[in-house]
Amino acid sequence: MSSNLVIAIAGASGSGKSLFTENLLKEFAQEGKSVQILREDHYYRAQDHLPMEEREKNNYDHPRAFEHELLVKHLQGLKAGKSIEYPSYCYKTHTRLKETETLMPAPVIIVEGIMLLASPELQPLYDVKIFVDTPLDICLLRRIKRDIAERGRTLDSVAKQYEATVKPMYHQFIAPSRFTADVIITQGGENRIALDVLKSHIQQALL
Ligand SMILES: Nc1ncnc2c1ncn2[C@@H]1O[C@H](COP(=O)(O)OP(=O)(O)O)[C@@H](O)[C@H]1O
Ligand SMILES: Nc1ccn([C@@H]2O[C@H](COP(=O)(O)O)[C@@H](O)[C@H]2O)c(=O)n1
Repeated sequence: MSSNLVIAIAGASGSGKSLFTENLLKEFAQEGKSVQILREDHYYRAQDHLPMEEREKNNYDHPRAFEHELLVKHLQGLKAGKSIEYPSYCYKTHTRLKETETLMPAPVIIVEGIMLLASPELQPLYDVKIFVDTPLDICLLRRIKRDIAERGRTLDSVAKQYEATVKPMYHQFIAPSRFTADVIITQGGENRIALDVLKSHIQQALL
């Protein structure tokens, strides 16, 4: 089977991209439609060669932090009907895990991540470009809670990283990429109308 619709969902860290993606997936699952999800975070570069102190200081909010070459290859492969070996990533050790997961092509591919609209090499692969637009103070509050609960961080480390890289890189790369989007989603992952509009667009496109 060859895939025929690639949807990119971008936005700040903590904007609700993952939640929006999960909710969209649920809509399709209810109708028995097959969707494949790729997360840009899984394409963060492996850093096994670096000591932990170096990894902790890295700028993870720059497009070069990602192995976009591999993501391009994977999207092209899925679009051509081929399976891919999807990498896994660990935020606690800041590097790739050994395991990969075999992902099969599907009629709809959703790819989700902070730099997806800021990276020109990826743009030609998308059919629909979405930007989840959430005020930065809300994103930060969500990130603090999530990173402490799930990503092995402390309040101090989240605050330092936010000042040093997350916020400045948001203004340099992510905010300007908003203007390349086809659709801007406000109110994050639970925006019912946005979910319905998108679902209907995708259904039409797949007829
Ligand atoms: N509308 C919302 N209301 C409350 N919490 C939310 C909302 N959207 C996202 N969250 C929570 O905020 C955190 C970050 O959201 P997430 O979807 O992971 O953001 P992103 O993928 O953009 O970084 C998660 O813990 C998520 O459950
Ligand atoms: N080792 C890492 C890798 C990434 N990050 C942060 O993750 C953010 C992107 O993921 P979201 O799910 O929040 O969109 C990004 O802002 C990086 O700063 C990290 O802290 N450590």
